[in-house]
Amino acid sequence: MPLPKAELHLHIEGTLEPELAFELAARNGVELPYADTEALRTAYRFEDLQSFLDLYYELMAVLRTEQDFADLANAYLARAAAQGVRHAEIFFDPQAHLTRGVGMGTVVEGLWRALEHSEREHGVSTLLIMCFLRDESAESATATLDAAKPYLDRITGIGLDSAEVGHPPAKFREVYEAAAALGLRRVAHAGEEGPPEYVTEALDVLGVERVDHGLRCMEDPALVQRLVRERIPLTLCPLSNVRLRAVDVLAEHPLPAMLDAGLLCTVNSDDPAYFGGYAGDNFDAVRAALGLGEERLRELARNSFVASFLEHDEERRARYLAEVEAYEF
Ligand code: HPA
Ligand SMILES: [Zn+2]
Repeated sequence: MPLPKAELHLHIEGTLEPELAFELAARNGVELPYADTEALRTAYRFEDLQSFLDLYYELMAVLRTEQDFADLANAYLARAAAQGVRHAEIFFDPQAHLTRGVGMGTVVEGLWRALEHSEREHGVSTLLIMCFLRDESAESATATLDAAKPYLDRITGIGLDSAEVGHPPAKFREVYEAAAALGLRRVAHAGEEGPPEYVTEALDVLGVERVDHGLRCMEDPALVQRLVRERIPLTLCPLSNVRLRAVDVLAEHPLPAMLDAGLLCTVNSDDPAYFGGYAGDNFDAVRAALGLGEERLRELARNSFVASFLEHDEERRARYLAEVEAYEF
């Protein structure tokens, strides 16, 4: 049995495996510019975040109907469950679909078809976090929040993703304020490729409760101290960091130093279909490459539930935490 864990940094569109991409392309009459799954896989060699994002957005063309989104989420949930994920807080990127003529209702109701049966079918509790694309305008983010208003009973929080450098968090101050007023939880990608100042800005201007990646906080000792003091969770994605060249090799990942510094780190998969592994694969990889012992792995699993947005169900959180403490390696 794998170590029980929560996954807190997972883009559902990033779980689109080549096989499903071709299946959906055939179903929807969409032509992909790749001969087969093997040819597609050879395109999975990335220079940086942008070179990944180009392919990530290109392949989304196959997602058209509610059933496509349901199939995508079901495939993810089955894989995640097999790797010990007990709870998943799932990002989605509505703007990437709205601009292709696929409506908010198609996306949210489609994902919900899978999520509403997830506990029974996969043993995984879930919630949804709607991300804004930071390389789109602030006005577009606000229009996206408006489009989501009929579906807010299905959406727990908002996030911020896509190309980071040149798009500082403060650009989205207003939409984050509006989302907070609607009772939505707030997270944002910061400090993946962008500087530590973006992490500070995400905290101070956007009021985020959790920082996605946050890797580059390590360049600013005062920021590290603050993140420790305020118990701000960081959702790290080690295999993603290697594939997108935020770190050269996994053995040089700063995760051990971050844990030693007292940061509330979690380990997640980001875009598992593209980066070579799901949540459990990321745990296995850091264990092997960084020599993490059992108590460090247990700490990472414990952190994932502590950092989760399970405040509406503390009983469940306590149950998951008890599973972590009782786990025998
Ligand atoms: O790793 C990521 N970073 C930023 N945006 C993203 N959108 C999907 N994955 C990512
Ligand atoms: Zn991400």
